[in-house]
Amino acid sequence: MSKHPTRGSIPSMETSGEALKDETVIVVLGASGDLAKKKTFPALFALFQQGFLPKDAHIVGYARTKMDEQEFHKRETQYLKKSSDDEELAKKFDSDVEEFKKISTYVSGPYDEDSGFQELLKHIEELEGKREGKGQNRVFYMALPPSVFTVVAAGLKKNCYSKNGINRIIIEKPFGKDLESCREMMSALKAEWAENETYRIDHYLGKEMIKNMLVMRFGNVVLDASFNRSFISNIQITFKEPFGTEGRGGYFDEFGIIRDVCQNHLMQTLSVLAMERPVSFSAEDIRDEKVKVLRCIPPIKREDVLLGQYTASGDKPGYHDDDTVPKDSVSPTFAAMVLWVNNPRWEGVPFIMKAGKGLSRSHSVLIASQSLTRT
Ligand SMILES: NC(=O)C1=CN([C@@H]2O[C@H](COP(=O)(O)OP(=O)(O)OC[C@H]3O[C@@H](n4cnc5c(N)ncnc54)[C@H](OP(=O)(O)O)[C@@H]3O)[C@@H](O)[C@H]2O)C=CC1
Ligand SMILES: O=C1O[C@H](COP(=O)(O)O)[C@@H](O)[C@H](O)[C@H]1O
Repeated sequence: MSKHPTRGSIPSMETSGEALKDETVIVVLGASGDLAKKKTFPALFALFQQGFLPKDAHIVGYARTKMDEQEFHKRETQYLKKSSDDEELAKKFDSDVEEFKKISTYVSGPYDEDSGFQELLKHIEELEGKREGKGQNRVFYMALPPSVFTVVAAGLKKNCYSKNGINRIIIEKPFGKDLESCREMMSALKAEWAENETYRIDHYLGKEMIKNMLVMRFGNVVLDASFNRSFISNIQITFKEPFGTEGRGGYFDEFGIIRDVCQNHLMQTLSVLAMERPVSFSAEDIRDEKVKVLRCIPPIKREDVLLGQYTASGDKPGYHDDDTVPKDSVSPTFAAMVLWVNNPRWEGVPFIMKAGKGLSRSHSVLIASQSLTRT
């Protein structure tokens, strides 16, 4: 939320949105779920610890699951980690966790009824009323399956939109299931929320590996010169997770591994890897180069795709053993496919993408195999 470039990043890649500094309520919808506990709350905690949250920020979890505050705090803090590179922060970890709990509350309610959002509004207004300042900024973070983004966005706009402050809505990939549903979702969102209020996230773009790739490719003349079909025989982009869905069937089963990670995280990785040098490192210029790469990729052939589903092994459950997964599900949890980028740099070089859950070990790699024989 800071405007200032962080250490080690490329300055012109930073966003230029207005930073929220004054009193803000941050609502995490889907607060009972996997994304919220593994990523959203730890990220908010890191901002809290380092003093980057807006002034007097308050966090409100919202989901259908009924739980008391103690249970919510337990889930909220279970993935928080002590800093390993900042001794000062590490020392304050326990007391900071307690302070973090004090600014976090939970409201339970449905996603498709005004009554739930009215309860949420009542709670937000109580929090805002206790403040000395006048800030009524509200951030709504959707840690929810895309199937409910539209209805929740409309319910929030109707019931919880602040008329006296800045509003933001944040959605996570995948943005729909295909081009048509994506367009429908985006136009439904646009009808309620202005573009400068809407933030779309693919968290792989924030990973060091991806950010470093830009620096490595375009800051290293030798590497850049050899990064093409004359020197590279194939490129492999692999995502492996040693764990399965673990209760995430409510979201995952409807989408499957291709829509969960291939279409977004791995395609983003591929496009950053394959693109030409952008005119500048501004978001728009990078996006334009990525789009050019994507337009050179023909539809993937069915015979170039392998799909699978993990089954039980030893004491590890299979996909169908997860209670949140339908017993007759044929949703893929593993996919491997070959893509081609038909442009002068990459013509004839297979890009092999592999992604799977419930595999032998954790692995996120990129391999560019060298070959000096291609002409
Ligand atoms: N998990 C991760 O590491 C990451 C996930 N994401 C994205 O976050 C979003 C949510 O994923 P995740 O948290 O993993 O999924 P979950 O299955 O954990 O879903 C989150 C919450 O949404 C509610 N929910 C689940 N299924 C449904 C449904 N069919 N209809 C309505 N509500 C439902 C549940 O809350 P309740 O029942 O209490 O209302 C659940 O706790 C997805 O878009 C995913 O792509 C992005 C990056 C990383
Ligand atoms: O978006 C998602 O990403 C996670 C993997 O993220 P990572 O940062 O831990 O690599 C994945 O588990 C999840 O299925 C998917 O929705």
